Amino acid sequence: MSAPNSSIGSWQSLLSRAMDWSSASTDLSVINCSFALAFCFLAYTLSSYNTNSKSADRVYELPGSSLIHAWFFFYRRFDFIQKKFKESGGRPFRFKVLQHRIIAISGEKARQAFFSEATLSLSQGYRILTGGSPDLKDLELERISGKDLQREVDETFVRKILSLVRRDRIADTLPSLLDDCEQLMNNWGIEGRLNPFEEIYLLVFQMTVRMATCRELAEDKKAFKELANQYWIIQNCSTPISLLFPWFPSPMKKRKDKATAALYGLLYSFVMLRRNSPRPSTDPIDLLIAQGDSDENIVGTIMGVIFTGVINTGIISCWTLLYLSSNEEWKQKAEEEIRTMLDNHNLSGSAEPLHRRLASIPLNVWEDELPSVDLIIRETLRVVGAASIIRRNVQDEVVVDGILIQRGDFLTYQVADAHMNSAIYTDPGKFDPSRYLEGREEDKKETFSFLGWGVGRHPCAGMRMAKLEIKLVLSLFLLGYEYTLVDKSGKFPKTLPRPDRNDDLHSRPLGDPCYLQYRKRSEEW
Ligand code: HEM
Repeated sequence: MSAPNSSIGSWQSLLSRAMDWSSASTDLSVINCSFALAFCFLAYTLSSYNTNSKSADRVYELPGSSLIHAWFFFYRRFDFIQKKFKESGGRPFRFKVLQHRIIAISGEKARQAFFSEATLSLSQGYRILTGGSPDLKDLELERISGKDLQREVDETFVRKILSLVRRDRIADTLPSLLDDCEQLMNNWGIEGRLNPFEEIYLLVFQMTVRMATCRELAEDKKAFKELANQYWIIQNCSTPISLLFPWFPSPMKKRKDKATAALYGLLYSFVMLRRNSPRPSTDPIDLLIAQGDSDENIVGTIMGVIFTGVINTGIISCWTLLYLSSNEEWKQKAEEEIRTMLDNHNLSGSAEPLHRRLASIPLNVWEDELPSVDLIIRETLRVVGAASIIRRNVQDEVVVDGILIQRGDFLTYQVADAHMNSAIYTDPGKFDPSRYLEGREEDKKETFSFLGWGVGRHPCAGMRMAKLEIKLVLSLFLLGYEYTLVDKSGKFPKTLPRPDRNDDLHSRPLGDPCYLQYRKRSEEW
């Protein structure tokens, strides 16, 4: 996801946190450690220059300090991986991030194995990106217990997510999602300028809270604001230092711990509220209570959905609007398609406001009758999604594309290797949804050429919910407003926005911020 500094990229860090929380191992515990220890650790890592450069296999060993590699891996991962592939002449390469060994791979065969191999763990992989610092001891524990504990945690978490985003649940919640968006959009007034990475995110945040918690929280403006505040503090405190040295008691780390505790406490209070309610509802918290989950696990699952959902769906919603703002042909197609859907299926009277008319359209119509919008979302995912996906070998040695991967090793695959590959996609940097149409079908050229929703063993569990949310935002915005892309001086920008591939969390545009200048349309049509 930051999946793709990109959506998959952001997704990585968020899902990982979700996994931690879902297994009730929140990062609330502050590890007490002295500066002396920090210096010892630093000295150790600085001294660990790679000594294994005479490897017999075809993997290039990166020369240099593991601390420097670690720094660039956390700080500018996209550039680091790209640059090192150039240095290795396109060969897979190996380096260390502190005590962990990471192997970067590329190409179709490697990609196929990476996404299909059962011994490569997704959640163990992502933990390294969020300061979870997985330890070989974790793997030993699993071996001793005789079963694959990590996979059990993963599967339980995915099952819980799937139970929350069931088709019937989404269909029932659809009108409330549109009401939520309408309320927030009313604050925009008749015309103005908005930063999509703030205002559109907020719409997605509100919808995600509705989909993952309960009516009381989704409709409590004060609690919602508090939730959003703490969430952003946690996100903004995830600096390379805090990820590299998660035990280091920096001010950022303390802020993050405080915000995590506050977020946890807030969600916990709503779990209690629902648990003590005499009348169970069909809201997600009640659903999890009915499944017999402990309070801690319920909070963990909710945090998982919020952290996984908001960033990725937010990023893709923003970029879809940005790309359409400079592509009149596809903007028109999307508008016409949504309007036709509205004309054909709107059950409520035409005097109703737009969001009510959209709310009366059945879920299957949203899913099946917007083919151009589907292509637009797919192309946005491809262009924005370029970050590195991580796995860890949690079982015995395994061979991936001819490379021996030891137990405990990490593997990384950069999504750009497929999404920005000119042998697969013509002019890959160009936003062009028609590349998927019959006759071209560029995404079918190689195995797993399109990775936007995950492939192989770990397809995205929240895709249905995410796609619908993006379509709701697009419909409300395209039909409700006229809009143009502007820079801070109010003019159409000289260069079109491009995602910052090293902004793992948000995929914001490179350079100056850009805005959407909007004017509300009359609802007469
Ligand atoms: C536009 C929004 C989203 C995008 C682009 C996206 C993308 C992805 C990708 C690329 C993967 C595979 C990652 C890998 O192979 O390492 C994935 C997996 C996953 N996603 Fe999403 N995702 C989105 C929204 C969501 C939402 C809203 C949820 C939760 C409700 C969610 C839950 C998950 C889970 C649980 C997995 C792991 C599945 C497994 O391990 O089997 N995603 N997603």
